[in-house]
Amino acid sequence: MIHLKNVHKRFRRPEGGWFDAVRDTTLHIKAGEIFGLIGFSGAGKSTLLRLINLLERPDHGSVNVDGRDLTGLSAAELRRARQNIGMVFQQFNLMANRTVAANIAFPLEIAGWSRADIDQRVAECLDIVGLADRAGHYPSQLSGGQKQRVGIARALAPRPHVILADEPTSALDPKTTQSILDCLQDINARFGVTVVIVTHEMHVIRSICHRAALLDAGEVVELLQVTDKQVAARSALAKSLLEVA
Ligand SMILES: Nc1ncnc2c1ncn2[C@@H]1O[C@H](COP(=O)(O)OP(=O)(O)OP(=O)(O)O)[C@@H](O)[C@H]1O
Repeated sequence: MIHLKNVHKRFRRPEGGWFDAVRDTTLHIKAGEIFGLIGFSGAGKSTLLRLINLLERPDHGSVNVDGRDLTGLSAAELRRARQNIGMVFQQFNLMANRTVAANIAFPLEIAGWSRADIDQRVAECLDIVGLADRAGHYPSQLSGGQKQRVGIARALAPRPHVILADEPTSALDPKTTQSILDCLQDINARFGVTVVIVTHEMHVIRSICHRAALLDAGEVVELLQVTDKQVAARSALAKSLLEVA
């Protein structure tokens, strides 16, 4: 479903020179997987995630999602391709002046859906994330967990094949974290959506991921398999992350 081939991303340092955030990385994520990107702060997890929908454009390498090489698309083609790739953010990124329903409707309005289709799809998505009774509320009237459910519903609304989640539970308490992970797992199981999730917590990997890539200094240093909520780890780095989990 997602094929990153030799992708490389460097940023200019404020003090001058360059910093390689992702180094010549190759990664294949299968359709229907929940795939984790784990590592310590600064390892390059968010940059790698943002390379998948070209929020960051690689300096070199190719990004293929659902059979399309995104790096070769025009701006208009890329906008359309991104409707197939929903994104969920750590800080929710909801629009404060829009109701819950209007936040979820937003990507559908951009994509030119009819009002009737939008209303129907928003109702479906509210139902999927368990917020049918909050349609008319504003983000400020919601708990953190509810805000993230709105973020997930908004990502799901255009019926994407892929959802990218950047530390979706880092701003939440442990109980709410589990309910959001359950929500993502439910969406993966019911609709077959491929989920890529960035985290620095091994319990997130153990809880919902099928596989994960361990990143260090911009490189994938180990591919982790998860079976029966156990993570098989070889490297000392992975073991140290398991210890703090
Ligand atoms: N737009 C940018 N400009 C300059 N440097 C950047 C930019 N984005 C990321 N970086 C740097 O690239 C490195 C990797 O950042 P990234 O956010 O991908 O890491 P991460 O593993 O997700 O870390 P964290 O868990 O702290 O979010 C960091 O050193 C970061 O400061």
